Amino acid sequence: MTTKQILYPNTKLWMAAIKPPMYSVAIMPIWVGTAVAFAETKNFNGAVFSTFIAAAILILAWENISNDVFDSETGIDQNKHHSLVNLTDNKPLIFWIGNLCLGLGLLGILAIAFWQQDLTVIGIILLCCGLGYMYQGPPFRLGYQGLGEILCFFAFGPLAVEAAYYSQTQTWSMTSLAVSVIVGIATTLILFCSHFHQVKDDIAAGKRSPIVRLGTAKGAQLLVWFTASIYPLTLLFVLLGISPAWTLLSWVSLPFAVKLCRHVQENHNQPDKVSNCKFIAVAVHFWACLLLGLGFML
Ligand SMILES: C/C(=C\COP(=O)(O)OP(=O)(O)O)CCC[C@H](C)CCC[C@H](C)CCCC(C)C
Ligand SMILES: O=C(O)C1=CC(=O)c2ccccc2C1=O
Repeated sequence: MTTKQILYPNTKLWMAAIKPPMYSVAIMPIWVGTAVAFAETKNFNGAVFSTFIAAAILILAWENISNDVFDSETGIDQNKHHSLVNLTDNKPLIFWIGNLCLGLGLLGILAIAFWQQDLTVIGIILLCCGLGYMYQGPPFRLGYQGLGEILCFFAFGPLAVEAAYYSQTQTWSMTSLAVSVIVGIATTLILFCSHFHQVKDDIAAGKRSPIVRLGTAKGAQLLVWFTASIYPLTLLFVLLGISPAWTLLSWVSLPFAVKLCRHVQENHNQPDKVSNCKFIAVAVHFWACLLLGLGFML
């Protein structure tokens, strides 16, 4: 065996464990909240924006790293070769790296609170972290009851977008609350998609994910409705005068949405084939949210 043959599968496993594309999920609510704030006030604080983005990435890193730690305790990740705990065989190290990310992320948010002399943003982000913990940590493990999608919607939608808006303006806005629903749905699609290929392992570990509860065929149908809901919602907000017409640019993500729905409809019960669907959902989320925010900036 050559060095390349030995290292390559390992590199692939590490990339799957770190999931770089997933971090756009942390960036988009901050981007959209900040874009709405700019559209309404014409003010932009670059230091607050960049600190918030870095902190959000670190907090999401904590969520993912601690997910591997907590899942190693329930046995659900037994066959997940790209679990950080399985890769390193060192649970305490992974646990403390996760906590370090959380600490650094919260420090960034604390800096924003200090600059603003206002605890609102740190309060909201602590609530998000609480939801993130309840998703996977003992004794709650609400994700195992199929409640993760609700937590995900509120954390990445209304809470994160409003926190970003507030970090720029120190006020609230109905517009940012309305568009946060779109960001929340787009993010929740990713979590929903992540369950299709894991039904067997989830059932074995007693995890009742929405796909375990509904079955893969019904899950695939529901996915179509949720994915499709983003586009009329964007149009509705434009027609109601809540969002500028440029936000319809987010419809450019439609080909990815069609690809996602077709792919899941055709392969919902074939774990090997459907396993990449969450990354198609990441593309839907990325383009829909990027262009939604841009629509407010133009
Ligand atoms: C870790 C998450 C999903 C992975 O779940 P699962 O166990 O099915 O994955 P594996 O199969 O890979 O093991 C995401 C969970 C999201 C959670 C419901 C809410 C997280 C809140 C964040 C901490 C909030 C961050 C907000 C930020 C923008 C400031
Ligand atoms: O690994 C995953 O499946 C996910 C990781 C993650 O950070 C995230 C964040 C928001 C929504 C979904 C997901 C995942 O599915």
